[in-house]
Amino acid sequence: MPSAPPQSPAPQAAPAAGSWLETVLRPLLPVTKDLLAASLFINILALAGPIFVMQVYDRVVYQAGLSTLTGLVIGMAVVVLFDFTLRQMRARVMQGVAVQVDVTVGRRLFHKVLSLPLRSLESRPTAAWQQIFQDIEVLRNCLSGPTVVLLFDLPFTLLFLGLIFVIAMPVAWVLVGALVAYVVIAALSARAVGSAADKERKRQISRDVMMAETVMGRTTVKALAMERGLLPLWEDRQADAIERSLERGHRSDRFVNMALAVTTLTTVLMTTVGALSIVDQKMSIGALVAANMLSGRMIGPFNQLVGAWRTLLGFRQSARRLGDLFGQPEDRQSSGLALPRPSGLLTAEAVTFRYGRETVPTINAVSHVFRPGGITAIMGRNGCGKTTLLKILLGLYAPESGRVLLDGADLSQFTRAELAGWIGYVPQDCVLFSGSIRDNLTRAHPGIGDDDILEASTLAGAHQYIINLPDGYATDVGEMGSLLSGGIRQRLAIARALMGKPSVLILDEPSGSLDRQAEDHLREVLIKLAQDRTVIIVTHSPALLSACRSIVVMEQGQVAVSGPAGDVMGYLSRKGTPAAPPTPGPQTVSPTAPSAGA
Ligand SMILES: Nc1ncnc2c1ncn2[C@@H]1O[C@H](COP(=O)(O)OP(=O)(O)OP(=O)(O)O)[C@@H](O)[C@H]1O
Repeated sequence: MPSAPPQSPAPQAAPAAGSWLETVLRPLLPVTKDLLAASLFINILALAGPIFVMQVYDRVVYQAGLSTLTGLVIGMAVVVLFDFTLRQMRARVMQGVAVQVDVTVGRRLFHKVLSLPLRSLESRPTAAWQQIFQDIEVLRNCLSGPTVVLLFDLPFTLLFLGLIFVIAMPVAWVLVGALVAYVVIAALSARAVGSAADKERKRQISRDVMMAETVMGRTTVKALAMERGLLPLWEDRQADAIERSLERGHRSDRFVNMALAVTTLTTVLMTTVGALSIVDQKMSIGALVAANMLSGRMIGPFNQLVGAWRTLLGFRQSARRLGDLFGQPEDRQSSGLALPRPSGLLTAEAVTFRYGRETVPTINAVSHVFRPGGITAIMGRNGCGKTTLLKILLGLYAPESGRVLLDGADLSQFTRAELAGWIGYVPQDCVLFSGSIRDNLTRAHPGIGDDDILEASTLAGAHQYIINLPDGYATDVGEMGSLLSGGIRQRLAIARALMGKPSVLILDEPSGSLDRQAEDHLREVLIKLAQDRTVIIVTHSPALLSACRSIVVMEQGQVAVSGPAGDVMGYLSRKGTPAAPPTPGPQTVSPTAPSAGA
């Protein structure tokens, strides 16, 4: 593999964030025309009711025109039928919009979440990630719900107002005043409720984080009877969330009730002004009744404006949150040139990494060459940075400075899919996913053949166990593999890592849950695998250490000692504890070259 020029290890910038909403809304444009047409006809048909009443009062009643009444009733029946059909059509179109938003935004969001660098995923609690998916619901409900219908209906209220001006001018001015009042209330409501909703959301996330942790740690919670400690904490957070919810509710109620008061006041004023106008013979009773009916069609939407404005504000907040997420840099998605499978020579060059703003980096200028053809063990005290170093070697974390090279090529130029194919990983916590054993083994390699599955699970010592199960490879592993024992989960995790025949195999405490027999088997397998690939393990197991060709001892994020396994072990036993070498700074135990695996 050719040596690549040094590249920025920073993840790739995402496509322009602002345009994401546009790409969601643009396909909905044709639908908009349909909705506009349906709303136009529905609102025109809405005029039929008041006209019918006005005609009945002013003509049929006074002139006993029964034939006119028959004609009017037939006409109204046709109108009702059309109105029903149009509303059905509109509802179906809205359902289509809901599905489209769900599918397009849902897929895009899930893909985005999967494309984010690990550090970005770790930056938010699980509950916050679940909440972000609720933002899709907000978008969907807004774009396919009553708010959009209302927005389409609002322009037609001017049509009704115009008509009222024609048939009952005095009451029309009352309505103009009412409309202004509704708009002001809606705007004030959105502002007041918006900030309260934001606070409520934060409190809910804090409560949900605790709920998620409690459920995930249920065994520990039960075993240690932690409910005495958890209950007050839960109640505090729940009370906090409820308090915020009540605050939002109070604010919201105030404005909803104000809008209702305006509605009642409008009816009183309209009737009063209308009655005085009739007395003054400026308009007929029929005109007042028709104006009343038309005003109902106007006031309804404006009354809803208070709720709709808030929905639109929620839409804006959700769209902004999603936009921020869509704008985040992603892991590299393409790597210019497909390179052949590497031989497995993995080199860390002065790699430095820190999680936050720690003064001392978690990984501090680590340099080491991991060569194929033998097992390298990484040892060191708890918290000295072993797992962090592994994640850097895997390309999961980008170093702050320095770089990691695979066959001389900087890891930062490769996609996650490429790296995952070349570097297999068995994490410390062997997480499985709901589904069958086979699903778990093949999820990263959907097209893989049965022979490869068999080979990997046999190597990992899992095959014999699996075929003894009644459902064999179809056995359901349960949520996060909870139906299997820790040791079997570990064997499956090893099989999963071997599935793509990686050139580098990285295992973090791979025998922590294995029995002695399984550990011996793993030892033999690793020796065999290491013949033509690079195998790196974090372990303190004497059985596995005895199979290692070389050992790297870490101390506070640095390589303290490295060299052939026998020499390092001898050196450490002479000097005391294996994880605490006496002299800080890298040392190489003879006969290894400085900082290079044997
Ligand atoms: N996601 C994280 N965010 C912030 N700090 C972290 C994170 N993961 C680990 N650390 C910190 O980095 C340091 C090194 O952790 P790491 O897990 O790499 O150590 P380790 O040597 O593998 O420990 P152990 O032997 O206990 O598994 C620790 O101080 C730990 O608290």
